Formats: sequence, structure tokens, C-alpha cells
Amino acid sequence: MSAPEATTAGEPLLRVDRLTKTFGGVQALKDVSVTIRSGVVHGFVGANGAGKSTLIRCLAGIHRPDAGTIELDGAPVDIHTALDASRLGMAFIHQEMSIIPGWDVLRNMALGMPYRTRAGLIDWKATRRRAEIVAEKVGIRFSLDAIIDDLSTADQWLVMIARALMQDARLIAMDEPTASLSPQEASRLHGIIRELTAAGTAVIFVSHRLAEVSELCEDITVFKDGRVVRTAVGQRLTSHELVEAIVGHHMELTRRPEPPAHVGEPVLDVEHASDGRLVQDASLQVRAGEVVGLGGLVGAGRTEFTRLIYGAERLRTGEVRLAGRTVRFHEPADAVAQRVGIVPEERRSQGVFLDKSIDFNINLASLDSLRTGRFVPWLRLGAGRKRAQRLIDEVGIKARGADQPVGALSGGNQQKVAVARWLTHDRQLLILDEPSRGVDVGARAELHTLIRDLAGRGAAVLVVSSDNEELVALCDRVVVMAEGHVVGELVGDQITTKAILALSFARAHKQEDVA
Ligand SMILES: Nc1ncnc2c1ncn2[C@@H]1O[C@H](COP(=O)(O)OP(=O)(O)OP(=O)(O)O)[C@@H](O)[C@H]1O
Repeated sequence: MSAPEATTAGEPLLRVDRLTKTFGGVQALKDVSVTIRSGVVHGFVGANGAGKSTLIRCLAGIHRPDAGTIELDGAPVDIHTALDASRLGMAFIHQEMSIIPGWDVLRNMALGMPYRTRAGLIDWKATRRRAEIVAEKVGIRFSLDAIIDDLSTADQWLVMIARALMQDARLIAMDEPTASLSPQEASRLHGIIRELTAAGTAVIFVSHRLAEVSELCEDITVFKDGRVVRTAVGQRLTSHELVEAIVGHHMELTRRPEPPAHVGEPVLDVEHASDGRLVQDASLQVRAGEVVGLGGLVGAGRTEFTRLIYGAERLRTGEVRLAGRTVRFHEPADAVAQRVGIVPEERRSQGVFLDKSIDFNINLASLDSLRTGRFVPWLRLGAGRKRAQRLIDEVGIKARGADQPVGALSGGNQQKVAVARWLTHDRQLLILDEPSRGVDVGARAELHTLIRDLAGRGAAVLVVSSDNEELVALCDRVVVMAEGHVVGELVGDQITTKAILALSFARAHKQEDVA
């Protein structure tokens, strides 16, 4: 198999015809037909579990379709392995990027495709030369010798795109590339994608951020329950049209919540917290019944601040009070024991047990309340399963049943499990870091309603989000951080995306003024 000849921009490059894929009893793709054109960004949108990633994985040689055909440049192709896909000029950046931790940027870029000498040895000199050209093209400004773990998520994405270009990919599929990026980083990535398509590369772009899909994608395919429900070619759909196609009806995207009916005593009170590094003298209060947002740019220290609060990092100076009592959590489990619920930023490594069932994951947090007696630590499994099923319905987790392993769910549904496990009624404080990352537009609104309901029942909620629209739609108050400091606070109707952004940059402007 060899990479086919170049196709003219706008011409069909890849045709998928009536592809079908079933996992056990779940029909992930049903008769899906899609045409990808050269030089065009093609958006894949749809609710969690609609089939977007499965189609991409079929193209990448990870899954074998049950039926249907794939054609490249008009000729049928059989993709059995990742190597087949790569030889055909297709590169894939999946939701969980395949970086090799501990390796430098150069080796990560050259993975699988380094230049070789005639003797078959890796020609690092030629590989580096090529890598330098590619790095320049995608705007990599860090050293090729940097260790990949030390880079931001946005920079790791650049390395993945650079890897695709090292392979001379004619088609690059990116599964939710902007989910973990700030608006600024995302717009930098959009610029790079536009340059790639201008040079003739076809790009498949998966995202739940509908505004960016509307702006960036010339062609769009909307998936629903494994089927294609709308195809737009050369016609940009607005966010509202996309929402209607995805959820089946019109939905208001950002509306301020009703003010809380009752705000009680402070549940969380943090004073002058510092870790000596990323968080400096940060104070914050969350009262019972309130949803407080932590806004700011990526790298502002928000995640680190929450980790200090719940004991994942060591507090150097300052004080944390929970319901009026000074606490010092040595690890997150200490916080959980004090009725704190935590949804960490890194779902896969810290949030859920992928090989365990949905009901196990959901009930893990509340095992105590499922014990039948103090001295008989006997789990009332029936009650646990019932609770899991209720949450699966309420949050709209798309699964075969409560006993399905979380690892077999789509990315967004895994995130819903990570959040749902805390939606029981016995948490006095919930700390949610990017709770709706990768969650579809309909489910996001449902998740927000559940979070507000919990606050309505008296819980204090602290939410970190890089999506300012989410903070507007969810929070009673927003505390903004910049460079490790709390730089301001917005209350009620003061909370707008513009105001959050202005505060996020306020510190940098002040420093410029001084300079
Ligand atoms: N390896 C697997 N085993 C079993 N079921 C699977 C597997 N991979 C996907 N599925 C199921 O196939 C369906 C489609 O999942 P897919 O990951 O394609 O959705 P998606 O549209 O990419 O969703 P998301 O936006 O949440 O990433 C889901 O019901 C999912 O649970």
C-alpha cells in the first residue's frame, strides 16, 4: 500500500459508504456515509455516544467495521491496522493523545516514522532536520529536546499535529482537540488547522464546542445514535442549527440561573493559601446553597488551588476551614471522608476506574451509606444498583446497563459517570474541575441543572471551568485567578464572558502599565 496521489482541494478524498459497527448489543454505527474533501475542515458533531469516535477508530484501523466500504481517491481500501492507515496518508489524534511520556519532543514527533539510513538504522540527523521544518510550520516554539511531559496540553497537541505532518498525512482526524484548551489556545489551533487546509490537507474535527464548529468547519456531519442525521457540504451551520440537529429541538445556550433561594453559612473558607509555587495568597469562600466558579486562563493556578483545598497538594501557608472547623487534609480521601465530593481534571487517571462497572464507580463515594449496619459492613447491592440506574437516567448516561465497564463508554459518558458519582445528597461541598469537558450540549444543560439542584438542597459547590459560557450559565459568583492570585470577583448579573476575560487579563495589563 502506498500513499495515493494528491487530490485537488475541495474534491472528495475519502468516501465512507454505509458503514456499520456493533459492540456486543450496542450498534455504534448504522449505515453511516460520509465524504471528506481535500483542503476542507469537516466537523463531526453529535451527543455523547453518537458514534463519532467509533467512525474515526474504524478509519484508523483500531476497529473493524461489520459492513460498509471505505474508498480513498475512488479506490476501495482495507484498513486492518494503524500502519495501513498511516501508509494511506491518514493520521489520527485520538481523545486521549498517544504521547509517549518521558520521551522528548523529537522522538514523539518521529514515532513510527523516523528517517532511516541505508543500513536500516535511525538517521537522527535527517529526522531532526525534517522535524525542524515541520515544527516551524505548526508554530512550535519550544525545544525539540524538551520532555513532552513538561509541555502544556496545547503544546502536546501541536506535537501530535507535527507527528501527522512528519508522516505527510493528507488527512488528519482530531478527536476533541480543543476540549482541554483555553479559548486563546483553541484559537491558535484553529489558525494552524486553517493553514493545513489551505495547503490541501483534509481535517476531521470533532468537538462539542458548537461555536467553533460553526466558525471553522466548511462541511459538517451530525451524528445521532450511530446514524448520520444531517450533512452540510460547503454550508456553515450556525450554533443554533447545530443544537437543533443534535438534540432535536431548540435550546437556549447560555442563560443566567435563577438566584439561589437561600444562602447559608460558609461551608468552605480558605484564607491566604499558598503552595509556594503556583498559588499565592489565595482566599475564597463558598456558602451553603451557592455555586461559585473559579475562572481565569489555563495556567492561572485554579486547578492547583483546588488541589490544595482537598489535600492533593501540600498547603505551605494559609488555612482551610470546612463548616467553620480548620482542616488539614493530607490526601483527597481525607476530604472525601468529610463529605467533600471531588471531580478532578484528569478523568482517566484520577476520576474513574475504567475497568470497573458504572454502578461500582457511582457507588464508590457513598459506600458508607449503603452499609446495612455499623458492625456489619454489608453492602446493600440492590440499593446501590438502583441508585446507579437512577443517576444513569437522570444524567443521561448512554450505556447498555449499570454493569457495563466505564472503559467501554464514550469519552463524554465517562465524564458523566465521574460527576454522577457525587450527585448523592450527602455532600456538604463539591469541587468540580472542568465538569463538562467532552460532555455534549444537551447533557451539559442537564448536568448544570443537577449541580444547581444540589446547591438548592444546601451543598456548597466550587466549579473550575475554562469555558466562560459555562461559568455564566452555572454560577452565582465567579472568582477570577491570574498567575496564582485571586484578582477579582463577579456577582450575579456582573457575570459575563467579557467581564471574566477582562479580569483574567487584568493583572498582565497592570504589569504592562507599571513597566
Ligand atoms: N470498545 C467498545 N466496547 C463497547 N462499546 C463501545 C466501545 N466503543 C464505543 N462503544 C459504544 O459505542 C457507542 C458510540 O461511542 P463513540 O465513542 O463512538 O461515541 P462519540 O460520539 O465519540 O461520543 P463522545 O462525544 O462522548 O466521545 C457508545 O454507545 C459506546 O458506549
